[in-house]
Amino acid sequence: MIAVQNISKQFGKFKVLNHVSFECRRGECIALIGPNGSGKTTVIKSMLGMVIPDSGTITFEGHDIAHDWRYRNRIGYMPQIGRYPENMSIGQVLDMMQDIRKVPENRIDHDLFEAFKIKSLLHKRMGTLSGGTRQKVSACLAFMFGAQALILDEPSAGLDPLSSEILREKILAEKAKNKLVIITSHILSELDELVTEAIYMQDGSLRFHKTMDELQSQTGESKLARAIAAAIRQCDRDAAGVDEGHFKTGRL
Ligand SMILES: Nc1ncnc2c1ncn2[C@@H]1O[C@H](COP(=O)(O)OP(=O)(O)OP(=O)(O)O)[C@@H](O)[C@H]1O
Repeated sequence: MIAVQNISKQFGKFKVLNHVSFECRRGECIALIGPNGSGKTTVIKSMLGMVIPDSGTITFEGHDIAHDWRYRNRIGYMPQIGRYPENMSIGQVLDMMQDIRKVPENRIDHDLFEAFKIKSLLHKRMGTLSGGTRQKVSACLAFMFGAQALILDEPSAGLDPLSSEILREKILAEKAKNKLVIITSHILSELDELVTEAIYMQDGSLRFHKTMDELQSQTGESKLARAIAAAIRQCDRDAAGVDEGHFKTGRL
């Protein structure tokens, strides 16, 4: 559904993405993980056309996104920090987005709107909202228009435990409809039983892209956090082995 092919991005002298490639298919729930500053949000923003890579291509359903912005209507995006006109009320923001997306009322997904009890908050101005309530508005907007692909950047950050669970159940329900879900989170335990694949980034490069089955069988660990830690150690050992091999054969 989305293919990232060899993209690189530099901000000034700082190389943020270094020849990153991966593919995402329908029905998959992919965890995009890595340390702070490893380039996850930059990859996501590149997929959304909000950052333009210096080189490489990104395709959505086989079409280069550089030539046609309309694919964006088919992606629900929940940003790490939602930015909205501060003077508008929640109700006005939801109406405005519905006008822009031109999705008829009978096709609007109200699940999160109802589960988060947004109706009683519609009059509240965006500038006065708590971080968690702002996050709930972002979640409602990402899921509202029935998009076939969902990109969620730290979706549970700031949400209370009950709201996090509501969101998790919604993600599972959407995944069951054969949608693509890409999710970043630093709390790996909340991704257990949700994700089918994991992409691990470090210093702007993709270290590995593995299915959960591969991760679990290669590491013997069932929990994502432990499986990722074991896979990173394995990668480091492999890299050290290659370097040592090169050294011994005098190829460095
Ligand atoms: N517009 C920009 N201008 C300059 N540097 C930027 C810009 N956007 C991102 N960066 C830098 O690129 C690097 C990668 O940032 P990015 O937000 O993609 O990381 P991340 O993996 O999502 O981090 P986190 O886990 O903290 O959210 C960081 O060092 C960041 O400071």
